[in-house]
Amino acid sequence: MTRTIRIGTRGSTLALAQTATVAEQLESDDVKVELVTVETPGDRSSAPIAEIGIGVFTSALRDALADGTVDVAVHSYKDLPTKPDPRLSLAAVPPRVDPRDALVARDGLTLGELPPGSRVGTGAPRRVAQLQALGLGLEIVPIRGNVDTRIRKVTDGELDAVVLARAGLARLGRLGEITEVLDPIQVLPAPAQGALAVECRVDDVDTEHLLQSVVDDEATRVAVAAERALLAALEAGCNAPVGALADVVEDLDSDDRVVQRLSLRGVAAANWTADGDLSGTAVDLLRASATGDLTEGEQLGRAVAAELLELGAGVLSGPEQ
Ligand SMILES: NCc1[nH]cc(CCC(=O)O)c1CC(=O)O
Repeated sequence: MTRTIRIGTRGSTLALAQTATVAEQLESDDVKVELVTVETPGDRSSAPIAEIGIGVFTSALRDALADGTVDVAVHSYKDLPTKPDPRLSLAAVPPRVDPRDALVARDGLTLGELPPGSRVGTGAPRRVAQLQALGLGLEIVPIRGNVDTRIRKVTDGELDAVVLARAGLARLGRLGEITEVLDPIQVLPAPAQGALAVECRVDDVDTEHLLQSVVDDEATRVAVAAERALLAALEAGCNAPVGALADVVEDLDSDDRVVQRLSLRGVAAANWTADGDLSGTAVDLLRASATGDLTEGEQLGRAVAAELLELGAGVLSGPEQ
């Protein structure tokens, strides 16, 4: 018997490309897939994210899922609020793509090659904080809009460079426009960057099982759980100046056997103000890291967050909390 699953997605080119990868995984002789586009306030408004609030890209989609308009919702995981939605189950996290940030600069330049005073566009406090902290004398210009709009500001000469998620460019087939992939030692990505979150209704066990068995990727789920636990423990949202990256690494146990472990690095700006404005201020970055058992991603996230809090990352509750 064939069943049809309606997948809800935002209508941006990026969201449609992301949702297509999940649709491909789901489709089979028994499962047909129908895409349903849901418009969100984040798509309609071009105001800064800090003003339109948390969940701007995700809550309309979640409502459409909860009320039965669609059966599955696909989100950019990093855009999801850390607070779980009791109506929904986060049934699957598909394999992640490269989570690093990328620079698209004029004339093929890298960050280090941009002269002081260069205008670099980004609206994310996490990127602003880490770019300022490099001490390159860059002028950070707040921008928003889709990938196309942002890159065009460089092509048009309005900006010298923009910083974007490499994942977004990869999904749009635009990797060729990257002039430097930023090393996580300099710029840590947002928690869960490059990962998708696939949700269904909490009582829809058939769909939940299907998503778990054909879409979910264990390694990604574990890494992202650690990064998101760090973010949640700092009581910070997707718009906070917090970066985190978990990697599966090889280590030796006490008998010198190779074992896989989870390594987590975190960064937070110490002096973030409630209005989220970091531009023009000297930024003090706090860093912490730890390695833990593969099965204990969430504990690892909380432990690294606790270290960041001890270092002074205690003022992170922003406007969206
Ligand atoms: N907040 C916007 C957003 N949400 C997800 C992505 C890209 C895909 C991803 O990081 O998973 C982007 C664009 C960007 O940060 O450049």
